[in-house]
Amino acid sequence: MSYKILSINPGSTSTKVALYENETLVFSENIEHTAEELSPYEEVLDQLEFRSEAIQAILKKHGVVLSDLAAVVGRGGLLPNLHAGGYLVNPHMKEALLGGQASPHASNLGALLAYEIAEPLGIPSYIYDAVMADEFEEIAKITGLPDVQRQSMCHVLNMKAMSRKVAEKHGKRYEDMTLLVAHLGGGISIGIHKGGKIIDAIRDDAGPFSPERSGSIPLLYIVDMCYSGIYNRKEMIKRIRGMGGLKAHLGTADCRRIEKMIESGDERAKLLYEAQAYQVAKGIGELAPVVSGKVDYIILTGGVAYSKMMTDMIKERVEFIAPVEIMPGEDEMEALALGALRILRGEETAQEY
Ligand SMILES: Nc1ncnc2c1ncn2[C@@H]1O[C@H](COP(=O)(O)OP(=O)(O)O)[C@@H](O)[C@H]1O
Ligand SMILES: CCCC(=O)OP(=O)(O)O
Repeated sequence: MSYKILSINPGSTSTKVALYENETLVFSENIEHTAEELSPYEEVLDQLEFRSEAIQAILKKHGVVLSDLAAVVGRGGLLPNLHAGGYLVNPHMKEALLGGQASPHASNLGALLAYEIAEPLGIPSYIYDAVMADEFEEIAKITGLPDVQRQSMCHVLNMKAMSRKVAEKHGKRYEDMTLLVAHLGGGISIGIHKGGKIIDAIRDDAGPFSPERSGSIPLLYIVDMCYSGIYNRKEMIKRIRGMGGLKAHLGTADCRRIEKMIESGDERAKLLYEAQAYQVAKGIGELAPVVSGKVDYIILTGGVAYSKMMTDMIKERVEFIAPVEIMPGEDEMEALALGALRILRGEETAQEY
């Protein structure tokens, strides 16, 4: 039986679209959205029609016959109370997303874009390994404020996809390994995986700074900034996500450019780049005691893991914990398609929201 599956991955500045026939990639496109194109939209949800039209244009360009599709799968976003694995996008999930129950993030559009294509065709739409899929152990959820619980939020889809590849490389099952995975992209998150679950993680706003995010800042500094009268809520969030990190310091989030600056003798860029590696290493170190240091492999993945300069600096500080596997880039489109394929083949069951 052959299944054609459309994967959709909305990021903050791009929408990736890929078509798979079973495990085989038919085509993959990355639609880049400029800041100018996105500027008319106050909220990320307002971009739905704009992104949907961009996807339709790609489907037309590749001559995709919509009635041939078996399912559409989108990146899952920041809805509360999600588990890992696949979910059927149903009207309840759609309403929750449109009703603002999810914290703002481009990934929330994944379910909506998938549903919009699939529903008129009478085929299922899914999300898979959503950003907020929560597998934390009870102890990891506790904070020092009784009314505040830590909730998992990390690059679940790519972390799990890369973990499965590392497990396969070593002839093991992901579920039988303990892996400490750092996703080094425009945002950075780190997760400790045990028994096939992310049992604790450091979010992009709670650990190392990254190419475009502030990472963790002492809480009282943030309280002061919020009440300074200088920034409104949206501006504060922009400082944390989008305009923080290396971009705030150096005017660019492009690590390839930053490495050129370093190579041409820019000492400030060198210190900042080293500080990013130092903070990633500290984040990895923070999670190792969760499993009493018994980690099989540390995995460095995401776009920045293409950089030998960066991965060498991190490796030097964390190799005492476990051997380091470098898995550069991301495999999110394939991970989405393979998740949907397992559901279509009856190897996994889609959950209902
Ligand atoms: N060869 C490379 N060397 C260093 N950094 C890279 C390289 N390729 C991509 N990057 C960096 O990876 C980051 C984007 O990571 P990626 O995982 O692709 O994106 P996102 O987090 O936006 O999905 C950017 O900071 C980019 O500069
Ligand atoms: C840590 C949450 C997931 C996330 O930030 O995704 P992007 O880096 O793709 O924005």
